[in-house]
Amino acid sequence: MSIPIRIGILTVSDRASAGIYDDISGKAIIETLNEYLISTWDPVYRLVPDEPRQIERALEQLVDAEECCLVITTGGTGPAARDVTPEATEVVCDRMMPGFGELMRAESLKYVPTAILSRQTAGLRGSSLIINLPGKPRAIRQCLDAVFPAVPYCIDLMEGPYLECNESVIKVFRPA
Ligand SMILES: Nc1ncnc2c1ncn2[C@@H]1O[C@H](COP(=O)(O)OP(=O)(O)OP(=O)(O)O)[C@@H](O)[C@H]1O
Ligand SMILES: Nc1nc2c(c(=O)[nH]1)N[C@H]1C(S)=C(S)[C@@H](COP(=O)(O)O)O[C@H]1N2
Repeated sequence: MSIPIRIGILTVSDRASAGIYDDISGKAIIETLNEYLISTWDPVYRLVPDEPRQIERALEQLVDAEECCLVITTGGTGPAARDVTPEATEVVCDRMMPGFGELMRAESLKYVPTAILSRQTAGLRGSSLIINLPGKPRAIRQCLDAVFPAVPYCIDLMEGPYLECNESVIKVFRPA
């Protein structure tokens, strides 16, 4: 029997979690993954304020209890005092994957000179991959288009579920 594909979406935003604005960025992650993935998958959604313990707890639950092979966060990666998503990610991860942040910042620079203000990173907790995206709705697609080609193979290497993607939308790479 194939492993079910569960993907966590964690929005970190004081205002979206207080209902001051709609969480457009979390929805954009789900829409983007729906476009990328041919495989059937279940989104597991969480919305928390920029509070370190709440971010850590949500990440732990998404990986350990909800068994998500991939968790994508949005928000809280900048230099403002309450931006602590990368730190919370490091706390819950066993090993970091610095290439993701490097590539997303480099690609984002093609769109905005403020791309370097994001401290976004990625890491591994058990056999799950956690990736940080900035909070701005338009950053979601810009960043995911850059790094997603390497995500299915990363999950293969951790013996997670096989992510089949729509080649006309995103060209994933699995070395022979
Ligand atoms: N989840 C979201 N949905 C819609 N718009 C968002 C979201 N997160 C951020 N934004 C928009 O992007 C801007 C910058 O995002 P950033 O994450 O820096 O927000 P912020 O100033 O930390 O505030 P907050 O934590 O309350 O979202 C916000 O002012 C808002 O307009
Ligand atoms: N692709 C992309 N990356 C981006 C941006 C963007 O609009 N598009 N905004 C930048 C800005 S203005 C900030 S402050 C940082 C951090 O955003 P965050 O605190 O919402 O995570 O992400 C940066 N990275």
